[in-house]
Amino acid sequence: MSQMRLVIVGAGGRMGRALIKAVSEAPDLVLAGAIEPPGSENLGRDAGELAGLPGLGVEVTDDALPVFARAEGVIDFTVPAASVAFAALAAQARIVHVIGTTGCSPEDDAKIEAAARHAAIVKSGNMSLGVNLLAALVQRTARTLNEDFDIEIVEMHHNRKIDAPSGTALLLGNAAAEGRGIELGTQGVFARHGHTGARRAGDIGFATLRGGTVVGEHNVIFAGPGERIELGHKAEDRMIFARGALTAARWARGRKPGLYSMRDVLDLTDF
Ligand SMILES: NC(=O)C1=CN([C@@H]2O[C@H](COP(=O)(O)OP(=O)(O)OC[C@H]3O[C@@H](n4cnc5c(N)ncnc54)[C@H](OP(=O)(O)O)[C@@H]3O)[C@@H](O)[C@H]2O)C=CC1
Ligand SMILES: O=C(O)C1=N[C@H](C(=O)O)C[C@H](O)C1
Repeated sequence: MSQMRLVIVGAGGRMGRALIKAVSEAPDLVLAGAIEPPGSENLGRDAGELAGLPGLGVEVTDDALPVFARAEGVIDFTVPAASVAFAALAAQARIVHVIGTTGCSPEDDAKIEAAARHAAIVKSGNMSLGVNLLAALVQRTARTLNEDFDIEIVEMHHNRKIDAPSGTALLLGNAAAEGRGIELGTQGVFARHGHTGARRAGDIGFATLRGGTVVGEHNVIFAGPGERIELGHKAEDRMIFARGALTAARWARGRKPGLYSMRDVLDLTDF
């Protein structure tokens, strides 16, 4: 099979640079374009040099559509408004779209779902094998433990992160809710302050920490009467997300249009 031609959008970001490196290390993939927003200081630079590598002969541009037209997939770790716009363009070009962007609103997700009628989209709040395995374990644990076990999710990230709770915390919260047969929308508690009253049985609580250069840490606590189970994950290097995103792109190549998750890619749905 020929090399898969991939475009990296948000090429100058923390994840964009990791993705350029990951593509350059993969013999079955080739960088077909690198996109940054209008006004970015990175426009016109070589994508390889942007990622601290030798030149790759790919110039960073803000003109996505002609680049998408010559590619088979786009990898997108940007911001919600950009991911919604790129989903429409990728659908128009009928190419694979891998979305790692977090903080999407229900309205953003509805637009991405509409785009998935025309192209294969893989979207996940975390592209790592470890977190997706953790989500399956959390779902299974929540299915076994009843409401005597309070579920709390604690996450910590670097001080540049702009959304909370993290996409991963929400992914894990949804896995716990699914295991327990409840809705996160009605039973998620995202902040506590002041005289909150006692904890409501069955709720799923979230706590968000921000500081330093932490890549990403998540802990799911099942606190029961006299015992506590903790399931967690520590990301040490952004390359785990980048390599996961490339695995998703390969998996989605030639697949029929639809909205897929990383648990589909990793075959972790039937746990
Ligand atoms: N699912 C997963 O496994 C992971 C998800 N993430 C998520 O990925 C996202 C990005 O994270 P991170 O790399 O740390 O963030 P950064 O802020 O470092 O990078 C975002 C990049 O997107 C660019 N961008 C913004 N708007 C556009 C646009 N319209 N067109 C092209 N590029 C655009 C930014 O450019 P500029 O700075 O010029 O605005 C920037 O280069 C976040 O939502 C984060 O939560 C992160 C890691 C793993
Ligand atoms: O912004 C980040 O850095 C990360 N974002 C994702 C999230 O919101 O969960 C994934 C990872 O934890 C890093």
